[in-house]
Amino acid sequence: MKAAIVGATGYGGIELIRLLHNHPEVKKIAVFSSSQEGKTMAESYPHVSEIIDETLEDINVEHLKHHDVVFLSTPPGVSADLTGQLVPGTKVIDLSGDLRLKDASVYEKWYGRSSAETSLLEKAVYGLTEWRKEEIEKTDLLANPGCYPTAVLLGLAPLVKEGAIDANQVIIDAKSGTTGAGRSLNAITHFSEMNDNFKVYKVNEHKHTPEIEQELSGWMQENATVTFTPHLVPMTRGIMATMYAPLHKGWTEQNVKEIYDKAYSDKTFVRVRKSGTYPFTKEVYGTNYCDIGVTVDERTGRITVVSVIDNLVKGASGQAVQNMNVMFGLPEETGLYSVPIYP
Ligand SMILES: NC(=O)C1=CN([C@@H]2O[C@H](COP(=O)(O)OP(=O)(O)OC[C@H]3O[C@@H](n4cnc5c(N)ncnc54)[C@H](OP(=O)(O)O)[C@@H]3O)[C@@H](O)[C@H]2O)C=CC1
Ligand SMILES: CC(=O)N[C@@H](CCC(=O)OP(=O)(O)O)C(=O)O
Repeated sequence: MKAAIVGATGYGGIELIRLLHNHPEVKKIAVFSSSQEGKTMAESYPHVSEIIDETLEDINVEHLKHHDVVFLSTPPGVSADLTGQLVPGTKVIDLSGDLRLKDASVYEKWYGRSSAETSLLEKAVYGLTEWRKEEIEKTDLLANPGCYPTAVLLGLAPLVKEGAIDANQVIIDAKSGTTGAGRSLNAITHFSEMNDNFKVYKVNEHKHTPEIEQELSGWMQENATVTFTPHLVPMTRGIMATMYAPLHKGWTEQNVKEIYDKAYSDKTFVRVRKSGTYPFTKEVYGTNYCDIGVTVDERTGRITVVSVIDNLVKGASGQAVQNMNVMFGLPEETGLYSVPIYP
């Protein structure tokens, strides 16, 4: 397979290069840039010197079409424009939020910009791989989920789908490492602001709120609204989403455990911890795993779900490669097996 990456100089892009370079079916990786045409990847990222020789090319739709799959790892607004020129004909995986929200007015409200064309929104499959495999197999346009929604939705899916909780009652408290904000420097993430600090941001205003609500609403078959509070913590990679909700009557730690096992025992990349044990971000570092810990407080009747991912892997490029595998009829784990880097 020949793969193209637009936005290769960003963090999502360089992580795609790392994963695709190790993928047994990918024989060529072409890299595209809107600002660094003619430079080598090693000029931006010396750690790939003598491993990745590719030179960055100007973004040219005709050239992109010569690849079996095009990854768009670009800021909002870019893929809405490019995708329409590539599909049908070329398989496209969009890592941005441009095609995730099916209601254009919701996108416009939360992203503050015009949405992609309705025909593209209708065509794009929301690629939460573990729950959308049959649709992903058939599509040539994939909207890769956001990092926070990946951790949150994988953590909540068994409970919402089995009717153990009302998604409207869910409170999501999530923390991310700074690579979630991309490579560009800004005052929020620079060292002096971030080191020795723990920041809350975009309370009730984060663009991942409608994405989470869209998927929960589909599972509940009624509109769901959630409280979602993101935080930035001084670490490079990783997301921990801690979710709280009251359990419906009759649900116990035992039958909750059973629905998680039923949902995920055959899913390679979701690991459910033993009762009373919880995952840490470092335990998935550099891998496509989502690790989940669940506990029920019998005093309050509330459940606590802890879900961790590496934002750049399962939260972005790893899930994108997992989706590529499914779109091309390969085992979804192809090229993605690895042991977390620990400590
Ligand atoms: N970082 C993360 O954890 C996650 C990121 N995402 C999403 O993935 C996408 C990429 O994120 P990330 O890699 O972190 O961001 P970065 O800021 O690190 O990289 C984005 C890249 O996009 C390219 N770019 C900028 N403007 C344009 C343009 N007008 N046309 C084409 N390319 C452009 C830039 O490369 P150049 O100047 O060389 O063209 C840049 O390197 C974003 O939509 C992000 O929201 C999704 C999930 C998680
Ligand atoms: C730590 C941090 O800043 N994270 C980013 C999430 C990045 C992301 O996944 O955004 P997309 O939905 O565009 O893909 C944020 O909160 O905006």
